[in-house]
Amino acid sequence: MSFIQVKNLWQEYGDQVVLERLNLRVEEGEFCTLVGASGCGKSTFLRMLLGQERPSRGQILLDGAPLPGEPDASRGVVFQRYSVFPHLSVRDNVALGLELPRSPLLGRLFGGAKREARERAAEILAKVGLGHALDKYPAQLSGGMQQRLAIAQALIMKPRVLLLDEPFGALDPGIRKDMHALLLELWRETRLTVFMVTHDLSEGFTLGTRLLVFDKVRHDPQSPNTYGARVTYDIPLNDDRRAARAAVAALPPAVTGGLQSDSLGARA
Ligand SMILES: Nc1ncnc2c1ncn2[C@@H]1O[C@H](COP(=O)(O)OP(=O)(O)OP(=O)(O)O)[C@@H](O)[C@H]1O
Repeated sequence: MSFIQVKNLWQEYGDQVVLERLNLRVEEGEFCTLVGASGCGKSTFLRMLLGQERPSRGQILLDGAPLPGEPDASRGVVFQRYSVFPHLSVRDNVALGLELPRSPLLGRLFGGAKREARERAAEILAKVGLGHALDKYPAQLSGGMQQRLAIAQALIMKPRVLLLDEPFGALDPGIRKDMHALLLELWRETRLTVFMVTHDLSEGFTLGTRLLVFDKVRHDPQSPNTYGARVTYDIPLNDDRRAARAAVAALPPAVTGGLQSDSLGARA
């Protein structure tokens, strides 16, 4: 039995079919990178994995059981930006994740429990390289530091699945490289199952163990919304890097046209 199983998944908004007949099996610890043309449903798929949205048809199983209908601690998420609370310090942004579920009314813990949450937050923040910025506020952080904070926020809940929606898309190339190294280090340490949407093909190739390409197999030029996308290429990246590089380089321009792909570099 696979860790995650996607069975005949559809998502429709009104008369627009966004995803159709999506089938996928993912094992625990895989790092899936998701690429595809703009608007083909990658973020929609992540929202369904998160439990933020229900599919129109089909289902997603986690460990053989239907995915909980709402986001919970089993899945963490990092968006491209704006996912931190501006009025809370760096440390409180992360500790809040532990405080809210245990004190849903006040959103605050006291005494020993609070100390423990703050200590745990400081540990995770040190791990993502923000140990020196515990008392700063998000507005005082650079873009890269804000994304480190967002990753720490997701990790403190010890999720089994980490969902990343273009997490480094707004960062400068140098900072992005540092973030790649950090993400790989965290992934290797935790053996999380990762789904990461990216517009950068070389990023997807470098980081992932598996590249999932989303595209439509059916088109009606008169009615472009009639058919949805699904996974059209599923390229293993770990087994044979040379074969993987060739497979990615051979992807049709219709798929890779809008994607950046400076070089299919070596793994960080
Ligand atoms: N809640 C919603 N209601 C109606 N339409 C929606 C909703 N969410 C997404 N869509 C539509 O679904 C399509 C797919 O959107 P989605 O954001 O999933 O694509 P994407 O592949 O992530 O795009 P991008 O690469 O540009 O981020 C778009 O046409 C979008 O307008």
